[in-house]
Order: sequence, then C-alpha cells, then structure tokens
Amino acid sequence: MITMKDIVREGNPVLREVADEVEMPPSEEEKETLGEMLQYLKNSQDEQICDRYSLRPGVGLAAPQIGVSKRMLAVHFTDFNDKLYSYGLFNPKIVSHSVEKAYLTSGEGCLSVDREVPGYVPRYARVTIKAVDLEGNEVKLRLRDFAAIVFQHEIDHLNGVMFYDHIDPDNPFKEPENAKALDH
Ligand SMILES: COc1ccccc1NC(=O)N[C@H](C(=O)N(CC(=O)NO)CC1CCCC1)C(C)(C)C
Ligand SMILES: [Zn+2]
Repeated sequence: MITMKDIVREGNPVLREVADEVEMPPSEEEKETLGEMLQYLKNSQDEQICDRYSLRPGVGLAAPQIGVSKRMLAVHFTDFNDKLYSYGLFNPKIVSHSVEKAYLTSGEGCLSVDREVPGYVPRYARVTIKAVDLEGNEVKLRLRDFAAIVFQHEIDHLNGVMFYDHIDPDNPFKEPENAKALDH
C-alpha cells in the first residue's frame, strides 16, 4: 500500500528527470505499480483510511513521485459536472490542445511539495490525450477545465516540470493572457 512515506518530495532529482516510455505491453510489475498508484488516490479520498494513514487527499499521482521514472500516471476525481475520472495510464501524450488557457484561482499544490507556493498556474483550457489504460486499451480523452488541469499537472511530472515552474515570479497573481479562471 502506498502511503506518504513512499511519495518523494521536491529536491529529489527524480522529480526533475524526463521519465522513460513504458514498453508495451506493460510488465506485471508495471501494472501492479500503476494499480497501487490508483489505489493510493482512492484510499486518500476515503475518510477512514485517509485518517488512519495520514494521507493527503490526492486527485492525481505520477510514477516519478514514488521514485519510478516511467511514463505512468493515475487520476481519481469527479469534475464540476460530477463526472468521475478514474484512470491508470501508460505513456500519456497530449496530442492536441486549445490556444485558450485556464487556471485554478486557488493556485495549485503538489503531493511532492510540502509548502504553499502561491500564484496562478496557466495551463491549456482543453487538451486531447492519448494513452494506454491499465487494461491495455488505447484511450483518447478530450478534457476541459479541472480535468484538463489535473492531467496536465500529472503529465508535467513525467517531464520533470513542477507546477510552480509555470508561476510568473514577478507577478504570481497576474491574470494570464487569454485564460479563463476556474474556481474549484
Ligand atoms: C480529493 O481532493 C480534492 C477534491 C477536489 C479538489 C481538489 C482535491 N485535491 C487536490 O487538489 N489535491 C492535491 C493533489 O492531489 N494534486 C495532485 C498532485 O500533486 N499530483 O502530482 C495537486 C492538484 C493541483 C492541480 C491538479 C492536481 C493536493 C496536492 C492538495 C493533495
Ligand atoms: Zn504534483
């Protein structure tokens, strides 16, 4: 079971690496690891398990965050329209995106960052992602708003990018150009 001790924190070089593609078909070990990442998110959203193991309630987790430099990520959350997104994905790729940007007015945090880093994180408002899911199926996801934000945050981790890399250091709360504000 993944708990907070398994989650690497900023400063660990693995968070700044470009993670490796997963050879298809994924090995049993890779499938097990991705399944455990998804289970962490579900556990972290179960009040009793979350309390018992002092988990941070996570909506997404990328393999480098547990020290595995492979292109695998898990998400588990419901968006503003109560649509459930629950996936373990191998080799996710943004194949197209909107020109329009979006950002969370609350800013972002990260399971690997034990401090507040205030500021807007501009991201694409809409993205289309292609990947292979835990069952080995090719998936194509058209995402917008909070869902688009979560997936971009996780894919950034596969490229060694942290959310605060996107914050304007001179004016963290400057309204990003051509962007819509998301209150979640
Ligand atoms: C159940 O919890 C929620 C319900 C509704 C809205 C938000 C949340 N939770 C989160 O946004 N949780 C954040 C999160 O999991 N991440 C994931 C992460 O660090 N991945 O590497 C950070 C988010 C910031 C924007 C997108 C992901 C943390 C860093 C605050 C734990
Ligand atoms: Zn993160």
